[in-house]
Amino acid sequence: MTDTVPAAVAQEAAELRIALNHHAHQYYVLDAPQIPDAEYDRLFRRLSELEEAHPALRTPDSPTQRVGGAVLPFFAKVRHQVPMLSIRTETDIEATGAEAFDARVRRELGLAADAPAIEYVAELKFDGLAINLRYENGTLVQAATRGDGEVGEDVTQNIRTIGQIPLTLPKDAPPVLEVRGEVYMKRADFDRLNERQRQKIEAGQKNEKTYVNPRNAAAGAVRQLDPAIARQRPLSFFAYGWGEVTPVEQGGPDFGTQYQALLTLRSWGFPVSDRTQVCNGPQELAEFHRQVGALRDQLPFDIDGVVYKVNSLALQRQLGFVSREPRWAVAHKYPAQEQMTRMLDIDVQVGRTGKLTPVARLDPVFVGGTTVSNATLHNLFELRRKELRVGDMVVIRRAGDVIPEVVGRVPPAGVATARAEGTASEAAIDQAVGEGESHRLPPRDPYVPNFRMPRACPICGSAVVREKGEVNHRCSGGLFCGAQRKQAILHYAQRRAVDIEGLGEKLVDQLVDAGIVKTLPDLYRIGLTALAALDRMAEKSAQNVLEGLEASKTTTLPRFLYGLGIRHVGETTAKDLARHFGRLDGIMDASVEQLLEVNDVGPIVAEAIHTFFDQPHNREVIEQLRACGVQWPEGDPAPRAALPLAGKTFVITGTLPTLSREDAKEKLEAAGAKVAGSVSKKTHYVVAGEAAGSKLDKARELGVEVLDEAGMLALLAAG
Ligand SMILES: NC(=O)c1ccc[n+]([C@@H]2O[C@H](COP(=O)([O-])OP(=O)(O)OC[C@H]3O[C@@H](n4cnc5c(N)ncnc54)[C@H](O)[C@@H]3O)[C@@H](O)[C@H]2O)c1
Ligand SMILES: [Zn+2]
Repeated sequence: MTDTVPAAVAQEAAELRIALNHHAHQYYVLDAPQIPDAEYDRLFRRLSELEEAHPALRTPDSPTQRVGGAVLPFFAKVRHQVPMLSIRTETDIEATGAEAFDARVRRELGLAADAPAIEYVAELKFDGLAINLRYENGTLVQAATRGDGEVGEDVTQNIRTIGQIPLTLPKDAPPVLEVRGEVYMKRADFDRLNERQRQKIEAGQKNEKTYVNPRNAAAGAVRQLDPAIARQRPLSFFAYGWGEVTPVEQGGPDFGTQYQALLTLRSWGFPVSDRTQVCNGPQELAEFHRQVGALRDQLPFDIDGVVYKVNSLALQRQLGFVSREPRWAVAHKYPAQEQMTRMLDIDVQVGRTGKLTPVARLDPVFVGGTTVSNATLHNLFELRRKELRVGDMVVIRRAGDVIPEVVGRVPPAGVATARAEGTASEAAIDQAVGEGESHRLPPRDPYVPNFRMPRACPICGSAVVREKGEVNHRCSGGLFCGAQRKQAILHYAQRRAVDIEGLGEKLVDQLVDAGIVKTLPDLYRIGLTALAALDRMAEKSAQNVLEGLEASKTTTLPRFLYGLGIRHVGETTAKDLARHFGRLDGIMDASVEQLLEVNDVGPIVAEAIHTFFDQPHNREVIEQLRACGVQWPEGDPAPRAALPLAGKTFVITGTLPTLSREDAKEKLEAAGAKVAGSVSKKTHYVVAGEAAGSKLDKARELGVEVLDEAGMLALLAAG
């Protein structure tokens, strides 16, 4: 056949090669993938198809002919004694993957149709980073990445920090042993790490980033220049194979089968997955695939498929290798946990506690085994940090039982092709590796966001607020907001609030779901018939609930205040507020400045209280509650101005000789003083006892008057 490849096909193949080289570089070398694996696999398959149809296109440097990527210049190179290969991916067709593999193996071994079933080992395909661990005379001497399969990177220092990897082996281990396996990160560890990273970013550490997925985080940690950072990353390990081993003739082990080898590795201290299983013939393999698929979400780590291997090592040798993969093993994958799709819009959801979450509305996409049309964007800061815009192509991740999330954006089509083939600049590599982090994409320049957090709650129209130093936006209409209904009622009804006996979570669910109760006052309007008509509600218990409701109408101001569920207003603050203002109206109409005069009320709390009572809906609900007969004894505002220490702020620090801190605080407060937790320019006196620390230093620094206990008592007596 003459190789006249149509120009259009040659062009497509050339573009695919450039794109694949670019993405392989991003993924293998920089640990900064820009597209989901599924997309990479699609491009890869397309190129394979073209090469299949037109062998002249199959150049030796084609991505289909190579393993992995180049090694980074910062690491010492390690030439593998036995190459580290890839694994062929069997057809995606669920039911036939195992059969297709078995048929191929039998054909290649020249087996007759009636020959007995072949024995296989089925393993999980861990989604992490392949590592070769070399032991000499029982000691770990070198750990290397796969690199391009022939030459990897020396990452011994970082690997040593992984607790699950033995540094020394028992006496029966051979003099030379290379163990191969996967370094990975558990999902929970990954979530914690990302949570920590998010906090660092929120705290203003500009160089920190979150990771796109556990594989990426694990690879970034292993290929980290600073072992101290690698040490902080919680990594795990599973062994699944081996490289160079002292030959049997020289006293090395005779594994015989893949399964026996894994058991032996386990006996030497290497973690081997419990799920590894010997299977006879393709049906058992398919059954394994099905079973593991069903529990995939419950596994504590990501897998992207299962691996089938011929169990007999003699047969493995007979089958041998093709260019980049063994003939005796195959990967049978599961639906990808990351896919790309378009973000059509951004909605805002309000949670039970009033938190607003931006949620991406997506062009529906099949990911992690289900069709997903919404994915969380976490909060406004995450969205901005990822430089997302409505209309972008984005990567969606859905793994485990976690709600789907948008992990990042995808470069516009053609970007990869437009860029120089495969190699980012040294500077870009430096940056990516030096930070040990993932950059999915170069920054948008300029980034103009096209989404804003709404100023009014999309559910109830109340003001949306964000406290200083907080990443989350919240609805301030706690008493009225439909999203917060259940939470608000439960909070109001609890024993420490107005205490409605018999009104528990189940009943609240029923009442709200049935539309009987929308806001708190509706509670006092429930009739016996409606209540008794509810599922599993006998007339007697309905009667009890009504009595509980009636009894709750007579309460106290602190309980009522606490029951309103104002952010930051716990029982103590509610008591302080009640004592200070005496009447609810005083609190409702207080300015931020007036609220700040209350004991222990700082700017954030004062702001929260003020905003809450500023919402007309909240006030309406309170009015209605009063109209329903909810009442409490009201007092007079504490006559603060008349008290000797009114307007004075104290801080108590250290151990006082006779008074407990609580006692001292009470005495001061009774005299009208405010007792604060930290020293500032606004502090009038610091009362210092034994072992007073930084607060005393601060007082001296600011020139605040310092008293001992006797001095404080004298001041009180003088008043
Ligand atoms: N997103 C991107 O831009 C991008 C770019 C390049 C590659 N990739 C992804 O990388 C993968 C291809 O990489 P590959 O060539 O390393 O193949 P592979 O990851 O599909 O298979 C080989 C690897 O599987 C791992 N493995 C896990 N469990 C194993 C087990 N029980 N036995 C043996 N090996 C096991 C080993 O690390 C081994 O190196 C694809 O999933 C591809 O999508 C993605
Ligand atoms: Zn609301």
